[in-house]
Amino acid sequence: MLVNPSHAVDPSKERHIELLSDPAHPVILETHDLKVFYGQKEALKDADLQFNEHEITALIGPSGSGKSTFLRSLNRMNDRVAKVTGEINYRGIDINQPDVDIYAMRRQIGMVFQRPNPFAKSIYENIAFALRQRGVTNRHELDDIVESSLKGAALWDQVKDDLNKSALSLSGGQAQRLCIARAIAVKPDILLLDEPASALDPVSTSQLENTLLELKRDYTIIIVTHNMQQASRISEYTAFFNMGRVLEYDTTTNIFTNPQIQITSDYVSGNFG
Ligand SMILES: Nc1ncnc2c1ncn2[C@@H]1O[C@H](COP(=O)(O)OP(=O)(O)OP(=O)(O)O)[C@@H](O)[C@H]1O
Repeated sequence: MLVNPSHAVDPSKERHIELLSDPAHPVILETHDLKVFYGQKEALKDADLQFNEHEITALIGPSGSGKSTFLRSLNRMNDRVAKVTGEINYRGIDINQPDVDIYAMRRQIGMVFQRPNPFAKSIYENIAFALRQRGVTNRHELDDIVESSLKGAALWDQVKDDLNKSALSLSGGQAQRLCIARAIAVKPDILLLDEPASALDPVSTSQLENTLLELKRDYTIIIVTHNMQQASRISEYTAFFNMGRVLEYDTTTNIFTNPQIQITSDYVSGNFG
């Protein structure tokens, strides 16, 4: 457990670990001094985080603490509404530079939102549409990718006979898994998920969590969640946000069983926030 004091405003109040170099799970994405301003308001302050390949990291913290702001900055979703400064290094390239091709970058760093947002098209077209836009036109290839994406999102068995049905007929949990299928169809490296289970019932939530645990074999996953059990069930690492700062970052086990900062302890035990 190492403290990274370089950017700490108050070292007694922040604690970050540096991920150990692990050839099986190298760092794929890291932020340095990431700040986000909405007008004058600094909603994210000097966030320094690292994410390992093929692991799940949970972002937790009270409402308004900056989790979504951080997550959305990782694939430049805040560009139009905020000023984002600092580095976002993706495989060694700072993707927070003006000359970065945002659409190409988002093929590598995909996002799934809080509310399932399938298009008003068939289940098949929800996936094929994005692929066609990216130049895949061969019907067999489209069929294959639609099938493998739906399998990857653990939805294939439920919809394989209904691919031409409207995606709007799916349940909330199925629709969210369709959105995950749509995101993975273009084979991103990293999946960003912003409270993907907040609108789901416990059964759908459990299915979604199992899907994420399967997906981490192929993808690096960063997930915002308010559900502490969910964070502890699925993530290897957890970052605790409060008032725009990452106050503590460690293995999920340490964050939940041995937090070093009182406010983290209060939060994960439900006494605050
Ligand atoms: N588009 C925006 N314009 C102005 N302020 C914003 C915008 N989005 C977020 N904020 C503000 O930035 C701060 C951080 O918000 P953010 O949504 O990142 O928090 P959060 O931790 O994800 O909250 P929640 O758990 O409620 O989703 C809040 O004070 C919020 O009001």
